[in-house]
Amino acid sequence: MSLLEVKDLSIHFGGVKAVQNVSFSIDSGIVYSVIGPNGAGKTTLFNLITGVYTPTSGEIRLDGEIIQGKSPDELARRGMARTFQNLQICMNMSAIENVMVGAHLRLDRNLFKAILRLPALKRRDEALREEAAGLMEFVGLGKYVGARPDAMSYGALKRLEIARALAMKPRLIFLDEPAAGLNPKETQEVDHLVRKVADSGITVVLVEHDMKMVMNLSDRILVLDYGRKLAEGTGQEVRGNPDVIAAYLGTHA
Ligand SMILES: Nc1ncnc2c1ncn2[C@@H]1O[C@H](COP(=O)(O)OP(=O)(O)OP(=O)(O)O)[C@@H](O)[C@H]1O
Repeated sequence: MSLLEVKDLSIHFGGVKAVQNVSFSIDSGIVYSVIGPNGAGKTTLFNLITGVYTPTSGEIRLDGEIIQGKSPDELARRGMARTFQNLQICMNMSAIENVMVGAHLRLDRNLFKAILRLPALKRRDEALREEAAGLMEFVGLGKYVGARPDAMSYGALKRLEIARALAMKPRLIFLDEPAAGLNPKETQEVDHLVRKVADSGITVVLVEHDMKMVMNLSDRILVLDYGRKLAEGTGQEVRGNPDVIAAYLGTHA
């Protein structure tokens, strides 16, 4: 059984069919990329799978169990974490506290109950701080453990977001354009980090425009165009597909 199965998934926003009858499945342990021209439906697909949107029709299964309609929090607790196309870093908190938010999201089913147990919470916070520092080290931000986000480069903040998602201890991580806006050196650092995340056993789902990175990292690639599945396969299969070439060169109607 695949880790994630998507069947005939559609969502319509008024007249806009952002995702239309898309089906695919993702096996555990792979890097699976979703590519396509601007407006193809990639982020919408992420939003559907991670519970931000409820589909108009279709089915999403995690470990065989239907998950569409469940909240993002519930899905996070079931092992799905994500990063966003636009940075979602809280500038009022230190870098490490941003990472700790990920762990809190994992643990706090009942925040009120947690507040009543303040001493235990404090001990837990110390443990989480240590765990978060380890994750910052893992993403190459060890020297920023005591820093504030406004002292960090954009590239470092993109990796901080990945550390926060990892603090949720996911089985499946969704990365929405982790290399967008990065220079070539920063892009390479993210490329290495995604490989490291995948090697640690976490299944990676990637939306990315940087084709070198996509081809380098992906075990399988889904190509969307106008909300529809245009092709799916290995990098080599997808690259040689005439429909994909036409979509990217804009030669189709
Ligand atoms: N909440 C919404 N309401 C109305 N239309 C939407 C909404 N979200 C997305 N769309 C539309 O759905 C289509 C797909 O958008 P989406 O952002 O998923 O594309 P994308 O492939 O992620 O694009 P990009 O590469 O530019 O990020 C677009 O036509 C977009 O305008």
